[in-house]
Amino acid sequence: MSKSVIEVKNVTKVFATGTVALKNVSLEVPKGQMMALIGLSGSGKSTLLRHLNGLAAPTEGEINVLGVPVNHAKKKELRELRRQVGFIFQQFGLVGRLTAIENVLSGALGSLRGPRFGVGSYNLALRKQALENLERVGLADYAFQRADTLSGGQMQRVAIARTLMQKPSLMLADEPVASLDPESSAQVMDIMLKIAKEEKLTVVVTLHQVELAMGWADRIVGLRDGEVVLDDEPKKLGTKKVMEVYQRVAPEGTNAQELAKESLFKMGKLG
Ligand SMILES: Nc1ncnc2c1ncn2[C@@H]1O[C@H](COP(=O)(O)OP(=O)(O)OP(=O)(O)O)[C@@H](O)[C@H]1O
Repeated sequence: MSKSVIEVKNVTKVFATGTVALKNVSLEVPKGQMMALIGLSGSGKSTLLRHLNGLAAPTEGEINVLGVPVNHAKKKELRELRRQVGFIFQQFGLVGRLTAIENVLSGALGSLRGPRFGVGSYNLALRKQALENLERVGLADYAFQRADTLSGGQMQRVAIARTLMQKPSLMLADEPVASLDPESSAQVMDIMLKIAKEEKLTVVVTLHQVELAMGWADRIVGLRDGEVVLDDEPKKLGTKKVMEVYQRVAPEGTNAQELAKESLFKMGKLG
């Protein structure tokens, strides 16, 4: 197996509607890296994330995740891959009427047979593990509180603890802090980074906030109209360069700008 946890090679995605969501995207993510994916709304971040666990298939190109050729994998291989991939959503995905610990325990369901009802239906080792995972996200004291009474930040931390029950090798987080206030966002990012480093867990996180990407990620990849226009360590890029990804007009020297010029030229609008 190669050293990279994720290998994306020349991936293009054209939806049935004709929208080109990804254009010739190539990137490799080594084990243990915390990579932030940034870009304007509609730039293709979620689409790329969905390709990584086989929820979407590329029109062209190859995707290899944890040694599995995702776009050629059989259903069984994909199921096994998804057991190793934790997914964190913007809206947490908790069951509100269940307690925090019941939600965390449900993360182990992929490895168990049959449904479970209540904490007592999980074995002691799993219950211990669930409590430990709640401790890791700083919420052991909230184990028996209903999830719908927790704050947004606490809910996301419970969702992270639930994902840890899978013992994932890769964590994909789609705008995990988009609905949180700055303090809770920082807390969630801190926890993700701490766990990623402790477990040598590879994390790909889509973010809208440049300052979070700058402060927490090992590497920032910027997408613009489905193309990679930025890919480096935050300190090598600097905030100004990263901010350019959010400008409506493509920055100088990028492919996107060349393409825009080309199409204006073809339309006869540039001499
Ligand atoms: N199932 C689909 N069918 C058709 N077009 C789609 C589909 N999913 C996404 N798209 C389009 O692909 C493009 C990229 O969407 P995507 O959701 O990946 O962007 P994003 O960068 O994650 O945006 P946001 O930050 O708003 O979540 C958009 O133009 C979107 O409308």
